[in-house]
Formats: sequence, C-alpha cells, structure tokens
Amino acid sequence: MSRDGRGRRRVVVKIGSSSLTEADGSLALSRMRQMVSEVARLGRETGCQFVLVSSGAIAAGLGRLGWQRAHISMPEKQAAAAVGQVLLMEHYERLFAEHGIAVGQILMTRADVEDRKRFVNIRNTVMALLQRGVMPIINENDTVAVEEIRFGDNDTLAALVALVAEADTLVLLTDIDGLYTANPRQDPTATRIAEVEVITDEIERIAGGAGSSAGTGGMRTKIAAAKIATQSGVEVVIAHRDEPRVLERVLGGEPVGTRFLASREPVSLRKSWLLHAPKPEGTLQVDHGAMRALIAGGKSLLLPGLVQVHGEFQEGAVVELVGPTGAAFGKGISNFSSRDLAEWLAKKRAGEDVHALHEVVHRNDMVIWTEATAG
Ligand SMILES: Nc1ncnc2c1ncn2[C@@H]1O[C@H](COP(=O)(O)OP(=O)(O)O)[C@@H](O)[C@H]1O
Ligand SMILES: N[C@@H](CCC(=O)OP(=O)(O)O)C(=O)O
Repeated sequence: MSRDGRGRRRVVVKIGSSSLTEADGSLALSRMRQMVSEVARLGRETGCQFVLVSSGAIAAGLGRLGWQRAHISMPEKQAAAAVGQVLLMEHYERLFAEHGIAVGQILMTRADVEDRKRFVNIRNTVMALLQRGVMPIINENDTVAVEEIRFGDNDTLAALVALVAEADTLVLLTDIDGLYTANPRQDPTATRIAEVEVITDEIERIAGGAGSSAGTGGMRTKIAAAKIATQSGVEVVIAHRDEPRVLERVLGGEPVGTRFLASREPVSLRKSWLLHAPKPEGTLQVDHGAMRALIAGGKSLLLPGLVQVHGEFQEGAVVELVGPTGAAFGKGISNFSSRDLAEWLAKKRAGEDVHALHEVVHRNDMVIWTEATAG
C-alpha cells in the first residue's frame, strides 16, 4: 500500500550510466531488456507504477559518434547527449512496446525543479502519463544545462523525481550491491551495510566517488539523494543492476543492497521542494523573538520581527531565514518583494506607522531546519 493510501505503490527506478554502457562504450542492450521486462512484469502483476530515470545519453552518444570521453569538451559532451538521448529512447520505445507499453520522455534541468510552477507542471505531466499506463522516462536535459546549473549526476535528479512523482520507493540500480564501509575498489576489506536508519555524518564520510569513467558522482551523490528522499518519506534502496529479480526482491522487502529507511516524520511535498529544490534569492534577518516564534512556536513571520533584508527579489521568491547572529535556520517564500520590505523597514526605523500584521512569510511556506531533519 502506498503512503498516501492510493492503494498501489509508486516506484522511481534510476539506472546509471555505468550500468547502461559496455566497456567498449556501446549500450548494454541485454541489461536494458532485462530491466524493462522486470518493470513491465511487476507493473502487470502487482499494479505497481514505475517511473524510470535513465542516464546513458552521453555514453551512448560517444559510442555512436566514435568519440573518446577523455578528449572532449563540454559542448561536445552536450552534442553527444543530443545524439545519445535519441538512441536511448529508440531502444526504450522498442523494448517497452514488446510488453504493450508506450513510453514518454521528460528531459529536465535544475531550473525546471527550482521554479515552483514548472515543478508542478512536470508533476501533472508525470501523473497524466501514469494514469494512462505510459512509462515516464526521465533524464537531465544535458544539451541545454550549462555546467553551473547542471545536476551532473542523475542520483540527485532521481531523488527530486521521487518527490515530483510522490513515489514511496526510490531504487538506485548501479554497478555495486550497495553502500560499503569504504569504497571496495580501494579497500578490499570493506563490508556491505544492509540497512541505514539515519544518514549520519559517518555514512556521508564513507561514501566515495564514481567507480568507472562512465559513472558520475559515485556513492557520494547516492547518499545525498537518499537524504533528500528519506526526509520526504521515500524509502531508498541501492542495489546491483544484475541481481536476479532485483526489483521484485527490493519491493518485497528482501535484504538486497542497502536500504535507507524513510523518515517516520516526513516533511510535506511542498516543504521538501522548498528545502531541496530552489537556491534562495535573498535573506531575511529576524530578531531573537521572531526566531523563537518561528522555530518553537510554529508561527508565521510578521513584519515587526524583521530586522534586515539582503538581496533583490520579487514577491514569491525563496529566501533564507537567518537569526540575529546571521546563522541560517530555515527557508521560506516571501510574500513581498525586497523593495517593499526595505521601504517598510525604513518607515519602521523612522518611527512611522506600518501595518504590523503583514505576514512576510506564511507558516505553510516555510521550512525550519530542525523540523526538516527530525525523525
Ligand atoms: N563506500 C562505498 N561503497 C560502495 N561503492 C562505493 C563507495 N564509495 C565509492 N563507491 C563507488 O561508487 C560506484 C557507483 O557509482 P557510479 O560509478 O557513479 O555509478 P552509476 O553510474 O550507477 O551512478 C561504485 O562502483 C564504487 O566504486
Ligand atoms: N544525464 C547524463 C547522466 C549523468 C550520469 O552519468 O549520471 P550517473 O548515472 O548518476 O552516473 C547522461 O544521460 O549521460
């Protein structure tokens, strides 16, 4: 049963570049076929809904064009992705069609996730596809994403897709059967960790980088993704792509890979988005009393508690909330532009009358670090 009582589970499966490419750079077609047929079978037998996050566009493009990864520039990588994405989808279309399933492609950038309206639009599209039994296949839009705003790795993208799709499970399929106490490529004595209840600093410390030239991010980005997803109530499993019946076993709760338990007190979807997706456009500094009211009292931020405004932003922008010492304690959506707020602050300082009940950030549009990391 799903967490919101839909009656059916919704699962995001991410398959990494290292699993979609052979050593010679060509696409690992037999593995793709195997994964597609397990997804199709489980969907049919259990009613489970799947969303696929598939890497491999750059790797497939390099193979098709005969280019070597070591010698190419960023625009050439993007060109390779443009070529490879077509190939990837051509194969997915054919492989899912063998099971009578149509596929739909969604290419996303970080900017699409940061913008609340686009985030909601993507969610509506994903839901519409799922309702009609179409398989959403998602990748980063590598051809338009410049370096500074790229996800780069698809693990973080997959965690955000799990939020978008309101999934209850995220499965990260990779070239190793879970998180080890150290990178086994460097430390052969390392052992697999079967279950992680809370992602501690120690867990983050043991996660190393990518294991092959095809992979990006390694365990480090998988743990970061697991943190985003588990805080939002999504269970995460890192498992080996070649484990027989891997998805069936993961979803059946069998001890495969590393399972990261979902938080028992997950933050809402809106707050998860606020917490993880957008970069703040400005800062609101509040006084001690307001900080206490927000942290402990669960209150909205009213004008009298505001001390300083930093940055230039419009009404509806995401802002960071900082206390008297300048330390950040949360994020929120400002109901006013920085200009309006600065004008009010000037009037307040001059002793003029300002409407004290102006709600600068509403409680529902605010996330406080303590509540986000609890549970
Ligand atoms: N503590 C660890 N436990 C397991 N694997 C690790 C660890 N630290 C780093 N790695 C590396 O992470 C790699 C998987 O990530 P990556 O290469 O990015 O694959 P993918 O393309 O599937 O995302 C493994 O092959 C392994 O070498
Ligand atoms: N979007 C890129 C994938 C980036 C990547 O390699 O990520 P990952 O699968 O996490 O190692 C592509 O399709 O080539």
